[in-house]
Amino acid sequence: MSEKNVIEIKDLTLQEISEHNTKKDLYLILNDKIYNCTEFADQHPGGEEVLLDLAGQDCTEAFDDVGHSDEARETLKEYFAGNVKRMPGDPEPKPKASATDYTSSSSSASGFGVGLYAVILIGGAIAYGAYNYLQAQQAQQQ
Ligand code: HEM
Repeated sequence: MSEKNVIEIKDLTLQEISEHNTKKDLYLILNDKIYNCTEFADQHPGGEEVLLDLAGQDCTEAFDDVGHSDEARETLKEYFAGNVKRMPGDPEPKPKASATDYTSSSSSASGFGVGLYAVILIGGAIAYGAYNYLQAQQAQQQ
């Protein structure tokens, strides 16, 4: 009776997870990990409806958008049920809200990096052309 519900840890594909989408069998994906929230749903302070809406799906964005507390993140650990088995052709995992910031800043940084390379390459090509041109002019003068 007092024993805690033991969750079986098992890696599943997105397809398999999507089948756990009912009140009696409710899996959620967060940061590429599977959480069995069947027992937790009716204790969720945000209500079970929101969890049911996202049952069997990736709720990383929704979870981050709410700005859940560290305590909520701790709670998650209790319901860990495995990792997502990525199959070829599966959509990319949703980025964490905090990671998104890095991605957007690093992508703009990498954009700048590409631009910088282009400037160096074009600049080099112009300098090379000018050098050849001057060489040819000098050869003509001699
Ligand atoms: C297994 C995953 C989840 C866990 C463990 C969890 C846990 C919690 C906890 C502990 C709170 C209380 C406030 C806090 O400590 O941050 C909370 C609030 C809330 N949660 Fe979740 N949550 C989960 C998933 C979700 C998802 C997917 C949504 C979808 C939108 C959601 C929406 C909310 C909302 C709206 C509140 C605010 C309730 C209020 O302040 O009235 N939660 N959740």
